[in-house]
Amino acid sequence: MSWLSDDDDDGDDKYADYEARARPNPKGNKPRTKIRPEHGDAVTGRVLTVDRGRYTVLLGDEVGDTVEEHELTATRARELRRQAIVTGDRVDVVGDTSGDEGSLARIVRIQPRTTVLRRSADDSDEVERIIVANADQMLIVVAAADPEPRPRLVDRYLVAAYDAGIEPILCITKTDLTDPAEFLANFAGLDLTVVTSGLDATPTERLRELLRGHTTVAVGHSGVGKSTLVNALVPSANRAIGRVNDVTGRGRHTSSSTVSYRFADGWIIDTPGVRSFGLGHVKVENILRSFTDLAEIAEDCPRGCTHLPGSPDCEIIDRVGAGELGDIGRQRLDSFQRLLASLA
Ligand SMILES: Nc1nc2c(ncn2[C@@H]2O[C@H](COP(=O)(O)OP(=O)(O)OP(=O)(O)O)[C@@H](O)[C@H]2O)c(=O)[nH]1
Ligand SMILES: [Zn+2]
Repeated sequence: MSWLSDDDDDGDDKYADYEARARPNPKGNKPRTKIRPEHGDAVTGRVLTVDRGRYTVLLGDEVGDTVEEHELTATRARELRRQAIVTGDRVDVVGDTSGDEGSLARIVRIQPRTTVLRRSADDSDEVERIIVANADQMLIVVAAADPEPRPRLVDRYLVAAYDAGIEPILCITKTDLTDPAEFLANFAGLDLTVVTSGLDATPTERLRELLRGHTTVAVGHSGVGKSTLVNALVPSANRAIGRVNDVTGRGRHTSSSTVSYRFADGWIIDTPGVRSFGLGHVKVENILRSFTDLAEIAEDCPRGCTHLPGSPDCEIIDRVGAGELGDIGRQRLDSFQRLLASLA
């Protein structure tokens, strides 16, 4: 049967995360999963990309410059059958780790993750998928025009980032087409780093500074110029630049796999298949945590306060409204409430 096989990854389900559903063992008998002893010979690497049950793993990175790094292809051990292994994961591999043509290693462990970027399948769906592990920054790419930027969409990316504890950076492309000032006014209340980019000026140096040493996941809707940007930063990435097909009306055929590229002593993770996030899993507390000034005041809110407009006795609304944090405070409250509204 297929579930006995090590490499029968299953299309859509490959991002499903079952870890959270592990149940306690009420009978106290032996756990069902047999943990193989140690795998003392395992080596650790980074998952660069995942494709139908095959993982491309880079060995030797971050080990020191005396170790030569190389890529290998791996499958996952049966005991990890029910866990998602995603781009950005640090994993322990055994078996043929030579990376030679035709060789296949085996992933036996996933190292603890620092962050997890998730999405619900959609807002009403409880099924969560992990998109990327261990990213500490999110580059939100949005065009100043063509396609017209939508603040609500950026709000959703921001919510996903804040929820995951990932620092967002906003990159506005196509500034040669129009001035993004009006659009940017939507985010004035956020402490958000903004970078602009146009055909005449790619902000390579600025991004090199911002991304140095970080693992940055790049997100954005189709056509915003994300591939153009990634190619400018990482010429070897060679991402296909899209053009809508006049006959079919659909975009070109793209790979949907999430891929890592080296940039500035760090990593850019491109997520071509990810256009939006279901936010069904997001917790208000996680969003609030990113607004430290508001979070402090919210400690005095009534239990269960939603902080949304009209919430009775909401301390944030009352005190920020009364000017406790000045004008910027009011802007921040607006932004915060707008982000919360995108969860509703
Ligand atoms: N005017 C202008 N056009 C741009 C800019 N950046 C990209 N484009 C164009 O916008 C179109 C879409 O660019 P892509 O880089 O494919 O966009 P993408 O976000 O990767 O879209 P997908 O590949 O569908 O995910 C292409 O025709 C690019 O040439 C820019 O800064 N200014
Ligand atoms: Zn409140």
